[in-house]
Amino acid sequence: MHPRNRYRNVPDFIALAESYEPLRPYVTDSRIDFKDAEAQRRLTEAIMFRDFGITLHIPLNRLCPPIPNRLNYVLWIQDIVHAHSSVLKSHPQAVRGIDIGTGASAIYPFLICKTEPGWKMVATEIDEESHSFAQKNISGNDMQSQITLSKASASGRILFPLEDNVRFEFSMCNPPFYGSAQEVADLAKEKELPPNAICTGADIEMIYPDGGEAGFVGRMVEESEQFLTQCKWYTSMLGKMSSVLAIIELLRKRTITNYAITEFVQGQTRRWAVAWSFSDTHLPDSIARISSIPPSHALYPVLPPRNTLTQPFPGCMPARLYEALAETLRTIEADGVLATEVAPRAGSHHPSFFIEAQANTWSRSARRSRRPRAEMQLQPDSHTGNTVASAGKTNPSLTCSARVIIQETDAGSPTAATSTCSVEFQWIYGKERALFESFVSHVNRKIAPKLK
Ligand SMILES: C[S@@+](CC[C@H](N)C(=O)[O-])C[C@H]1O[C@@H](n2cnc3c(N)ncnc32)[C@H](O)[C@@H]1O
Repeated sequence: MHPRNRYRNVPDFIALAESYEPLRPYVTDSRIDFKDAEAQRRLTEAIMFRDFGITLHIPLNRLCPPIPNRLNYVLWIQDIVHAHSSVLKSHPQAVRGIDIGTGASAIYPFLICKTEPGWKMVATEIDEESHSFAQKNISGNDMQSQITLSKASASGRILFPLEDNVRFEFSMCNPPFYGSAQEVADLAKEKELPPNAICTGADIEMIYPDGGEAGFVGRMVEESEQFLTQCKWYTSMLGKMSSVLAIIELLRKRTITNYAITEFVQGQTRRWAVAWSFSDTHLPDSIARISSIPPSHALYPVLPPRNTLTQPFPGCMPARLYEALAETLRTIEADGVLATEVAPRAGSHHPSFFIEAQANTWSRSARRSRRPRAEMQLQPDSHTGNTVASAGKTNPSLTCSARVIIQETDAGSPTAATSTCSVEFQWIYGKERALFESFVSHVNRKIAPKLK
């Protein structure tokens, strides 16, 4: 479960029923019968009412969204949008997102808009009945100023809200899972169905005949190539690991290399989400890669390349490493790289550095052909809002951050846990991975002698 998910522990159903009277008949001995479709609905409604101030009506013949599971995806979207806010001076404002196939409950737009009051959502839905319920739920809660509902059509694009030429920070989707009714029946036999899917989901919610969820998301990948950076991060939830593999294969085939994979584990249920972008903004590994899987795992080979590079300096004290890093960056600064200190992040004692470079000025060949520093000017960067050393262009070629971190390492015995100081570099922006990697190895090479 996402570390910020407030439903990590099973809720106290009695307390919940006290704040939402319609749940009371379904709580027996502090428990709820999750096989009872009515009980599920009252539970979801109770959580939305008590914790988000939303009065929801979920029809019996449509999916009932379990809130802890839906919240996992919402929290990951927040992570993506806020990924670099601790070091960037400019923060995304008036964030707009799209929810594809919002369902009768419009659950994602509600969770997003209640946890991020400044954000706006466009929700789409193809099914008449779900659309009508979603509209009633949105207007019944007076959320029309934050959530706009649009009717999708089978002949139109899935990502049709992008046709309006409006920029979006993200799109999200919980697609129809299966390719056919036969697949639903087969997987039910193998007990691989996500809980509750078979009992209340209508065919339109569960089945996409053109290849199930992998087909649906594959179509979004193809459509996204027409809209490119008009949406910064395209994302989707996936219910089957084979679909994750298929989508990553498709992204790679289409040379979409900026992508992310995450995993949501909720009791017995395991789900995944993928994100891809045509922008040059890069996500930290903590958001873009599943950290808990070993190299033998089927998804390990398809995880995106690392955007967070960590260089350990064993035996070094944090203050000393920080001084060595600061001194190294000051020296490189003389070469036209701008490093600014930013306040320490939560849990960290030393400031981070926000680094911008217009070009590679640190490699040996660059030094030989270096232009006089007078040619470099400081300009505000249109992408980050920060100031950048520039030779006439606006966007830096490389934006990254660096900070000293302390990692706990377990040397094998429970009593022998030690800590190692490392420098962590985070690639934030840039087209060329090689430029980031070259900068990181240059800084690491310069730090080492300073520690002797
Ligand atoms: C698995 S349900 C997800 C519902 C809701 N978002 C949730 O997470 O509970 C998939 C939804 O996508 C809708 N849908 C299917 N094809 C669609 C399309 N082309 N455009 C928009 N919605 C679509 C279905 O009607 C259904 O409501």
